[in-house]
Amino acid sequence: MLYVHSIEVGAVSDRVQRLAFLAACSLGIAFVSCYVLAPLVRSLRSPLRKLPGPWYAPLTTLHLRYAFARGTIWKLVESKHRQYGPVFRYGPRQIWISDKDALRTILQKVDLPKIQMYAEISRDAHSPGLFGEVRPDPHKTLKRFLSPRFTVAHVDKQTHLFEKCIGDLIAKYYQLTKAKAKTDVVVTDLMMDLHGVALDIMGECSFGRGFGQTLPVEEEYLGMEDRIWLQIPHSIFHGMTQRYKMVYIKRWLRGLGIKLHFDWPADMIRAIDAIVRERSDSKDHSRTDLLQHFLDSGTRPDSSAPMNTRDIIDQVSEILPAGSETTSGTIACLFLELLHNPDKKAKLLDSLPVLTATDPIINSKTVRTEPEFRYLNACIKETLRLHPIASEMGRKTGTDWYELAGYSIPPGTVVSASYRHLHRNPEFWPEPLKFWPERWLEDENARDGAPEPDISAYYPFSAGQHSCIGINFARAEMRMVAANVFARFDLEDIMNQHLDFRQYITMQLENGSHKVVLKQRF
Ligand code: HEM
Repeated sequence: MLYVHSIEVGAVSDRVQRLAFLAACSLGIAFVSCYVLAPLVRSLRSPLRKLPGPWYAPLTTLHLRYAFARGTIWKLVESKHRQYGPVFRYGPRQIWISDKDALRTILQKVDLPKIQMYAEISRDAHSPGLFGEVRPDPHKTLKRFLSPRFTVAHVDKQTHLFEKCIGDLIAKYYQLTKAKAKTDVVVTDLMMDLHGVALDIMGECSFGRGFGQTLPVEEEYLGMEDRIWLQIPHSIFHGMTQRYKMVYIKRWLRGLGIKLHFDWPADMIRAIDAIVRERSDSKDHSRTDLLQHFLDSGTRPDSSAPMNTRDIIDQVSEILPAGSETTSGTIACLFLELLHNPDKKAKLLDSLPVLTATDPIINSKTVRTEPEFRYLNACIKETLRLHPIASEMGRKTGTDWYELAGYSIPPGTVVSASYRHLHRNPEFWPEPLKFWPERWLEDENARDGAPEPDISAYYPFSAGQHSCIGINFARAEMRMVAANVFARFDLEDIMNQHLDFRQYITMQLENGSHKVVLKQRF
């Protein structure tokens, strides 16, 4: 009897095992069908199949993730544009476009929304800064609130803050060169210097206090508060990098209902909170920096609640890199082009006044309006053409279909606008790889045979609703830094440096370093 029972139990457990095996197989098949086969079939049958592109584009995004993570996406995109032309497919739902009319449609006519990736770099997707805000209405509200602080007139009012920081850079270069004989070689890391001055300018214009990056004070004279303050740029960049690296993991976990929380370092929140309280208690409302603007009238764009310290940090933390990586990177490219084109550098130096270290700093209005700075302005415009710091930017088609460059683009497509490739298209820019500032001179006699620029094929600051809010600020800073350095110093390149670019959000020199030889002109 006992024996019969154990046979029955064995048969039942076999059946249970078989059923469990069948259930697991069915679940596996369902999973593969839902998450692998169905998207694959959809991707292969998508109207995007009509676009040129490599064979693996409909199958995977792994190559894109790898290139984004390594900062080499711009190289791949450039080579694929060369191979396939102005429009190509490079992922199941990812396309790149550099066609002039299509870009105007994407950016200005229909103004496609930003991709979700922008929001992912924010500390909290519900409290992003202007750059990371992808929700159309809060974005509009925030832009309307911030725009008055970025007009030409307002930036002109702030140039005394720029002057202070650029004065520090000139003082540093004077210290380095003053005791040296003409034959001595003085070397400085130009990229680090430009980054430092751009951060100090952002500190002054955001909080009314620079970050001490250009002329650091001796460690022994620094109190704890000062040390934390000097670390703020690092803390912000570190936080952003962490979030950028975690984008895919963060989204995957969110799909499983797990939300990763990021916060700013507690020291940094305390340091900024101290300044916020000091300002709130002060009766002086005459300051022109962003902090004062946030305190006077800042409200959260989604709820209209007054901004608290964390909200203010969230806002500034996106404007800080947007306003420092971009300008320092572009000025670095300007110097690089001039050092690699000695005839253009000589022409520029000839056009500028020669000043001593103690002469007043040339301000942005002077460079903008005085004829002797025309060639410098042309050099800056040409640099922005050859090296648009945002080489490409992601938009998405949302729920609608669009006709772009002769193709029907379905809803849910990620459309990357390839500014850099458009800026290097010989159809609009003859001899596109030549650094040719004369293109931008209005006087035909001074243009020296250079063709007129086609500004409808020029988007260094993008266009439309999401175009750069800092355009006037950026121009003022680039003009002032370049004019004041070149009016006092000559720079020469050092051979055999490895100079390559990597692109995470903006294009940057790969090692964050470019060493040059510095010589006084006075
Ligand atoms: C040479 C310097 C600069 C260049 C080439 C540049 C370029 C750009 C571009 C191309 C965009 C559009 C991004 C997109 O299409 O998604 C952008 C957006 C933005 N830029 Fe700049 N930028 C520069 C300097 C600045 C400065 C100095 C600031 C602030 C002080 C700034 C703040 C911003 C912000 C907040 C956005 C987001 C705007 C929005 O979404 O409405 N930028 N910039």
